[in-house]
Amino acid sequence: MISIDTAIQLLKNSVKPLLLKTTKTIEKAGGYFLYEDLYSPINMPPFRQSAMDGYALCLHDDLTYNLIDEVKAGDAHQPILKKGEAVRIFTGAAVPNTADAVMMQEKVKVVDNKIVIEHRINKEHNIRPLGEQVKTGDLALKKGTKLTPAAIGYLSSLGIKNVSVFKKPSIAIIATGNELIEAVQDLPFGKIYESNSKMLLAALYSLKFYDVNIHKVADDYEKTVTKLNTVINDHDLVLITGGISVGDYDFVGKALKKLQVKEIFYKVNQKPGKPLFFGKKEDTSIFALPGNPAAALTCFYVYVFIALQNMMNRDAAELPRIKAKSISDFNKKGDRPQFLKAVYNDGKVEILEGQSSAMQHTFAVSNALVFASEEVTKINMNDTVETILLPV
Ligand SMILES: Nc1nc2c(c(=O)[nH]1)N[C@H]1C(S)=C(S)[C@@H](COP(=O)(O)OP(=O)(O)OC[C@H]3O[C@@H](n4cnc5c(N)ncnc54)[C@H](O)[C@@H]3O)O[C@H]1N2
Ligand code: MOO
Repeated sequence: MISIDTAIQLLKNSVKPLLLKTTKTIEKAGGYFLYEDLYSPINMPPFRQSAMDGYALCLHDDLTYNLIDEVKAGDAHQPILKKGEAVRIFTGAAVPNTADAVMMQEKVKVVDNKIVIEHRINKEHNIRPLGEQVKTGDLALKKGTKLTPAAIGYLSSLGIKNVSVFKKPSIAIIATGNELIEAVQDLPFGKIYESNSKMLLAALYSLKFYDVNIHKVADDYEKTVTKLNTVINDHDLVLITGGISVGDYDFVGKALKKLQVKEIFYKVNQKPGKPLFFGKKEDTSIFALPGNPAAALTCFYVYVFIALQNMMNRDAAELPRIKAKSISDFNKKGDRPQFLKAVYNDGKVEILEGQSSAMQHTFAVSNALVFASEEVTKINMNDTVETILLPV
């Protein structure tokens, strides 16, 4: 059995960036990373733009100006101003070439067709210069930039409709187990509703990985081999749940061996998630997550998250870990390092009751995992604890 740190290091060393290109429409490009440098096709702003509702002035020494015209946002109209003349103007409108500055209307008195400004202003005051944000042909965003909502807005403002981005991995989830049925049926004795695939799908979607297929397979060696073989060949990342422990009907390990999946590690000294397996077949990364739901999800956040980030060529791969003050007492059972379901708020963290790896309710109300290392036997109220913030 290896340590958590060794497992994470092995994982980081074995999952390589996909570095494949795909094209997305700007509406669907959120969460992707730019595949190449992107240059601006236009100046932004594309014309000298008023930053205020007010008056564009052709400056002179006096505070009084003759009002000669009006320019609204969207107008192509460019009145010609002489010294001492002003035009009414609005935020976002094109400032006439012959205007030097814009005075906001709160600082202007209008008297008939004249205006009096409160004080003198400098040239270009309240005018956004042509190409202030970016100029035609200049670098708009560089390769690798994450397309956040702000980046999508920025690129859209430049008229960019399609972008080349790094392809995200195609992912398969395989739920194994004879006991699993769909919720469309009444629950026969001995069966349970299958939930891990939906849980992992939700976790992937929340991280903006949408290319996901779900498969189910019974506890049967031949069927497991056949299913894993096709799924591994067709995907970049495979997440299997269940069937990886030592029971007579746990066939995942045997099937992976038969398919010559290279074991990178199996069994990690941790709770939950001890029987975690990670392996590779050519470029495909394969996790066999323990079937217990809380173990599967903990392993997703601690390990699969890193693999996903590596595939997307991100370096700062792990979830944020912070120090927080415990507001609960907790007696740790056993000597395995433990990830404890917890609620974090404003520097304080509450470790919840019900830490068994089958306890889904506890996880359902958690937003953090407290890490208790091997040496810790008890966490007391007010102790400082290492807390992993979950992306929920
Ligand atoms: N003799 C031993 N038994 C077990 C050990 C051990 O070291 N020696 N380890 C235990 C630990 S720790 C874990 S974790 C589990 C992992 O077992 P598997 O990965 O083989 O998972 P299963 O046995 O198939 O399932 C475990 C549990 O989870 C439920 N499950 C499975 N899949 C789903 C699903 N898709 N949706 C909802 N629930 C699911 C399943 O019904 C079981 O209750 O092994 C221990 N045993
Ligand atoms: O590793 Mo298991 O997840 O403790 O139940």
